[in-house]
Amino acid sequence: MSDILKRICAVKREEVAAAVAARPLSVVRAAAEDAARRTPARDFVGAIRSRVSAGQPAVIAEIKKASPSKGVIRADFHPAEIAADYERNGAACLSVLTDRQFFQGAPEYLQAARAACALPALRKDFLVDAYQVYEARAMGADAILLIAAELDLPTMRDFEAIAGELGMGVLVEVHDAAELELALQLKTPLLGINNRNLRTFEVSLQTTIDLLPQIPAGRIVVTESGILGKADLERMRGHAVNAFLVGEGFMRHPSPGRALAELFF
Ligand SMILES: O=C(O)c1ccccc1NCC(=O)[C@H](O)[C@H](O)COP(=O)(O)O
Repeated sequence: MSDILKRICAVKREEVAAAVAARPLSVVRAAAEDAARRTPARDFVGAIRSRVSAGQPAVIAEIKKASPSKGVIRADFHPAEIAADYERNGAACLSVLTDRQFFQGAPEYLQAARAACALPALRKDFLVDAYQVYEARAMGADAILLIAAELDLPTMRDFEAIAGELGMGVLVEVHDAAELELALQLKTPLLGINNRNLRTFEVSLQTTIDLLPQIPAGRIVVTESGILGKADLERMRGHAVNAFLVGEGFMRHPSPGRALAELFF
């Protein structure tokens, strides 16, 4: 199986089967509902919307140690310190990789990062089963990612409904017009356009620009991947895109937060 996205999702199905055997759905669901009562989710959508409405950049700052396309990006990796650094330097939200096998992430990294700041945190992972939506809230996530390349519409609607019941936001991610058509049938205003083709790793910012004319008013476009320098930023702003998800460009810098401030403020 050469397609990396398919490989990741196949592993996710195995992980879910093992997780269900160790901790049944009823238990993880109760844990998620308990978390929703005791420590309600922070407002992920609101944090982005308020900045965009005020004409400010909304930056979802990613905490990512490694990736399939780049290998290890940051060996000296301390999620709590990085989260606090991002917050001090103006991030709107966090995106934290929780996948172990392909990104060297962990649920514990999300918990540590969220505990170190007041920012809402997205569970950045590959959701293929409702179990993982409950798991996300149980581990403390404030929002989930839905990747339209791998999910059909009824499944995305189901996951979005569960996220809503648990108070979490949803970022739906697309890479082409067919995926966009599906994503626009969800309720979430947050529409991520991934400039990286998750099957080939090719990155082109033109992906965002090409899809913009098909996006109705009222949606907030988040351009994702491959934002590395001022020229990238200006290109997006030239098309009125002012919400960004950035990982590598920050994580390679000694201070990821300073990298954020230097790029955006
Ligand atoms: O980053 C990868 O290599 C990758 C491979 C397969 C599936 C997903 C992948 N990345 C997830 C992301 O889209 C990025 O982590 C995110 O958009 C930030 O991108 P960047 O700023 O380029 O690190």
